[in-house]
Amino acid sequence: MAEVSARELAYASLAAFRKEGAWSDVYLRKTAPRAELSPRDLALAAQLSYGVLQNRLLLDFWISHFSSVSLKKLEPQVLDILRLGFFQLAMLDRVPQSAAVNESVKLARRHSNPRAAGLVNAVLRAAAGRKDALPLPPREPRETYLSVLYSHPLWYIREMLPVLGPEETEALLGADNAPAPLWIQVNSLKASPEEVAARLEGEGVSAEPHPWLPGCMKLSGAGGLERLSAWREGLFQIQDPASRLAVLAAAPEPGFRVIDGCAAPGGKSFAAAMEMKNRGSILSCDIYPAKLEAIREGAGRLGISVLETALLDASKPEPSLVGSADLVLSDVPCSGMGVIRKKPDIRYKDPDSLKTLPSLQLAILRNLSAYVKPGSVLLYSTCTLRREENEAVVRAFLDEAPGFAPESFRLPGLGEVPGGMLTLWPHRHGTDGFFICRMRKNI
Ligand SMILES: C[S@@+](CC[C@H](N)C(=O)[O-])C[C@H]1O[C@@H](n2cnc3c(N)ncnc32)[C@H](O)[C@@H]1O
Repeated sequence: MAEVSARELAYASLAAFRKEGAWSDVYLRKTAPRAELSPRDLALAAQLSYGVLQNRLLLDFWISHFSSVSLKKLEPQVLDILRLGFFQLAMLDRVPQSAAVNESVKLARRHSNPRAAGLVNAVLRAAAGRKDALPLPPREPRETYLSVLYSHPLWYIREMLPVLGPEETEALLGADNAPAPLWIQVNSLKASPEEVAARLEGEGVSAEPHPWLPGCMKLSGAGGLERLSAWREGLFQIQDPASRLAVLAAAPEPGFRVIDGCAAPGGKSFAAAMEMKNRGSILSCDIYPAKLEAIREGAGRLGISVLETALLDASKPEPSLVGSADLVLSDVPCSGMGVIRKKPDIRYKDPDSLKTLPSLQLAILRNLSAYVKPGSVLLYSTCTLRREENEAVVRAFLDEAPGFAPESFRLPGLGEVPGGMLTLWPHRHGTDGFFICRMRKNI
């Protein structure tokens, strides 16, 4: 795919998402090196494809307002091209309106036919120049209004409204659509935050300390990490504050035997190794061999020597591990609805496909709980805000496992968390959406 344009690459990533459900970030990362685009064009391609996914329902609302052909009757590729065009017209300042229209027409000629190109031209021209006067969805019913304005599925809004109320739900949806900062955690085994900040500044990257989480910094201007010597030398790992807080809630100590049941790509295992000062042992498990390889690579880069990997299904018993760990991490597979700001396409998952998650999560938690030594700690965590994957799973587990009880913990910036359960919210805490429950096994 030599010398394609930014728009062509953005279109290809949307088409891949439409046809194969390919995640936009994965597709762009895989395809970008072959596309031979300048960094500036690559950034535009990412902005276009992320922007369209992030705003798809609102873009569709505008398209149906201006198009004489209904959304359902538009060819899927023409619909994607119109979405790209509207995103540029309505939401990007740096693209001239004429370029947004003309480039979309060219895309339509290449991927459809002259009639479709005519339609794209007519629809986008009708909207061009009206950036600040585009229609908004009707304010009632509120759930539909929020769904269209913030491009989140109705089923999710219906789940969140009773939990958060209308104002906070709107704040959450807004936070989901805001750019996600790039947070790193300094590898305390190798360097101090000051040393890492100085190394990064020397390579043209600004590193701003997190307001309340020690060792955490926000990077700007990082570009590809591989080019940074501080990255190659393992002086830091990419990690959202929420993931670090989950590990701090688990409170691993030097000398602990830790089992991380769902460990890939390894972020929490690595953070645990840092808290343990690289003393003790960590068994990092996953069901995908390739993911275990990535964990070993990461541990090597970070200079972690206490970590071993094991190919294990966390929902199936492994007798040799029973009663063996001072700490078990159960960071289960989940819907990922807490990380929408990083992966905008997550919101379009088929809700039916999420129905089996709570039973899998419970099976994993139940099985991993057997590996906890009497008197030791079990941590359950997810990167979702859905109660049925969070509190409901933990309650079901505690109902059947009276030997475990939730336990309060303390966190930097947040203080005491009574009751042992914490939900982190993008709009309240500025973190990924996350759920943490710390439990202790009776002696
Ligand atoms: C939320 S991710 C874990 C993130 C990781 N703890 C971290 O901090 O980097 C969930 C992981 O569980 C793995 N997984 C899914 N089903 C599993 C199972 N039955 N047993 C073990 N691992 C599983 C997935 O491959 C995925 O890597």
